[in-house]
Amino acid sequence: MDQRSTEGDDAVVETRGLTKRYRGGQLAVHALDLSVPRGSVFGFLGPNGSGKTTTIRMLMGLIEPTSGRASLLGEPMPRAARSVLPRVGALIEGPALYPFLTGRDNLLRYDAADPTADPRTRAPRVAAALDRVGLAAAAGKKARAYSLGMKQRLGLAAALLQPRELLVLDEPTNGLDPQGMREIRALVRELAEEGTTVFLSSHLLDEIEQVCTHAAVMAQGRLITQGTVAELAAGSRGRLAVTTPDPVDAVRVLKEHGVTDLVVLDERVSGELPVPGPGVDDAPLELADLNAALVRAGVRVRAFGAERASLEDAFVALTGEGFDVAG
Ligand SMILES: Nc1ncnc2c1ncn2[C@@H]1O[C@H](COP(=O)(O)OP(=O)(O)OP(=O)(O)O)[C@@H](O)[C@H]1O
Repeated sequence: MDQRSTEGDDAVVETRGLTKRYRGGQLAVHALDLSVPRGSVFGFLGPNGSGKTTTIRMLMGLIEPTSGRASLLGEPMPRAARSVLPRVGALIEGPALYPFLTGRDNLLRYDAADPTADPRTRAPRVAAALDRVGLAAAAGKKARAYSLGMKQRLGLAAALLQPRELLVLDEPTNGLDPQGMREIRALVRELAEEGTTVFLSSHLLDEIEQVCTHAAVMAQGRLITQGTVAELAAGSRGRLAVTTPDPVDAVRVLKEHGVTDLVVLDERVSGELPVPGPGVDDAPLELADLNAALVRAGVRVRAFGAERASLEDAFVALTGEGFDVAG
């Protein structure tokens, strides 16, 4: 094991107490501690207005935090913007495009604006980026004739002109049809497999479940939780419900097996299933084992079942509100 590597070293995005209060007094982001591990596909999830875009703007050095700090690739932002940003690709709030230029010419312009980009290899670099996002065939069309999805892909192509250690994508599938969404997701997975860390914001839970390894949940400017997607889903494994004429014994046995928040209602006992721990012996509790334990203890079980909560249930429970999916 590499003794030097600590959690902090592996974080490509790190914030501490990051706070933004807009001039009008609106507290958009409050004391945010975010940690995005290298190599992850990190979903930044929250309803509209929860502070995602504001956070991303602060990370990219586009606006100053009111207090707290942020680092990208281990360097402080916005101080190190000049050295860090060339290693970061970003797609924020729709790409800025010249509508009267073709897709290809837009990218040539982007590339020409990058002082580190070698002009001799510009044409093949642009062609490769167009190909990568599936726009090779439409490269000669004017950008104003592009659909929203094509514009979004062109923006991604611009972010991919250079190899990037980190990609920051603000709602990358916004406005795309299901096919377009699938394509962007496939591209994100591909980039992650190549070792790029991807940080993407979304208000779509199933999108996070489908592509992300990690996620953070925001609500009203505050971080509600962050962790691996598996942990977050496991965090609400749903409630177990047992129907038994022996509720007192059932409660005792279930408690011994780590079931919490037990509620007895006549012959129905329900409780929160334990979340598996990180230790070797903390294998996920098998429901069948739990049932067997009840039976072994002489508890007469008439019905036994668990509802596995979806990530959506978990997040609604965490944020205390429904997800507003309106654009
Ligand atoms: N420039 C601004 N001036 C004042 N308030 C702002 C500004 N930009 C955003 N806000 C407010 O800050 C809060 C957070 O907005 P933000 O855009 O960061 O949320 P979001 O999670 O990205 O939402 P969305 O998905 O709708 O973009 C909102 O209440 C919003 O109205």
